[in-house]
Amino acid sequence: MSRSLSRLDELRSRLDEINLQLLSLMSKRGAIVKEIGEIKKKQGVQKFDPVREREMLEQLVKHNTGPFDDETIRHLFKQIFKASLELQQDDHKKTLLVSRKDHPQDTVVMVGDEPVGNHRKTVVAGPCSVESEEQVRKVAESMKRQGLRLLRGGAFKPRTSPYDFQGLGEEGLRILRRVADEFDLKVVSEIVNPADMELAVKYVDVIQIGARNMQNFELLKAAGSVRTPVFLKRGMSATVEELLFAAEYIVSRGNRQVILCERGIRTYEKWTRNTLDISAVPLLKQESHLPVFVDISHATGRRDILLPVAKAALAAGADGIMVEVHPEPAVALSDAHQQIDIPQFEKLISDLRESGLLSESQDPASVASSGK
Ligand SMILES: C=C(O[C@@H]1C=C(C(=O)O)C=C[C@H]1O)C(=O)O
Repeated sequence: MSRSLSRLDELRSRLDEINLQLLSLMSKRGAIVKEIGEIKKKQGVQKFDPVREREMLEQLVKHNTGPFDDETIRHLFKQIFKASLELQQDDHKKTLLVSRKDHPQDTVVMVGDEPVGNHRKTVVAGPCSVESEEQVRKVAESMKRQGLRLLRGGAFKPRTSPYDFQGLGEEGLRILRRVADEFDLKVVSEIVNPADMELAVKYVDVIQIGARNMQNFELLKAAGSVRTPVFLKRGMSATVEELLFAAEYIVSRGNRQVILCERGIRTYEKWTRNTLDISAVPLLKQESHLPVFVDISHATGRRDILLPVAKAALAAGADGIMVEVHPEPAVALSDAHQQIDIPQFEKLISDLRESGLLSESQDPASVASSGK
């Protein structure tokens, strides 16, 4: 008994030694692979070399005397090659301008005199589409009463069907601007065409890039070339990393004023329009210094769960929420099912304020005049 125990100990200590030798050999191998990577970088050749990998595997199998079978040897060495290749790739995260690594403090995006970000909790609200001045004014009046300042409205609508309402275009932007100026609000509106960027910045305070355009790289570049803040929504099938790369397109062109927005992703679930990826919020906050919002209307596509979803978003660390509000949702020209009316909107905001997740007012003037 004790003899076999000591034999076991002896064998295990030999394995410990071999592990260390393997580790040391792996480290030596890794250092060589990295040097090869540098040479390839200078020569501008591809890092992955499948022919070389196949030749090495053939050589190894030829020398294999067991006890591992050839397949196992192939598998183990393929893992080593894969890990080696990763050593040759650049660590993009480290160098991304949107990353927190070199920029630990939160970016505060200035929308005119309105700061967004750094956990201030901002609400962006307004109709899905601009339909008339009267419609926008009703929402704006309510926002003013509640001390909310960022008015949204779609003028250019990227609709799934070409037969659906496509928006009022420039006239929609004009309406938004007039109403916003009347109530001292800021305009957030989607732009879909890179050629419209110059026109847009005459009317809007924040350029929205919608989910369907998150990887429209020409649009991202155009948004990067202006100095108006950008509200960038996550594509419905985009990963968190792809959203950050999309933001990098804008920031790397010199426009550092970017707000990220999680708006739900496409899954098999049918009871919501999209599935809110709540973990994207803390992930984005962790990875990036940019403000992070949640569009609770698109994430759910329904009114009855907006409050708990908004609470979840704010509790998870979102810097704000976006919500679609229409004076008469039933007759809305787009997204009739998900927009809330003005009493529902005011109830949502007051419930959020009561919960302590949303601060009282974004508008110093409204706090002073309300006297409450
Ligand atoms: C190290 C190289 O780069 C990569 C890594 C390999 C490895 O780990 O052995 C082999 C081929 C390439 O995919 C190389 O080309 O030699």
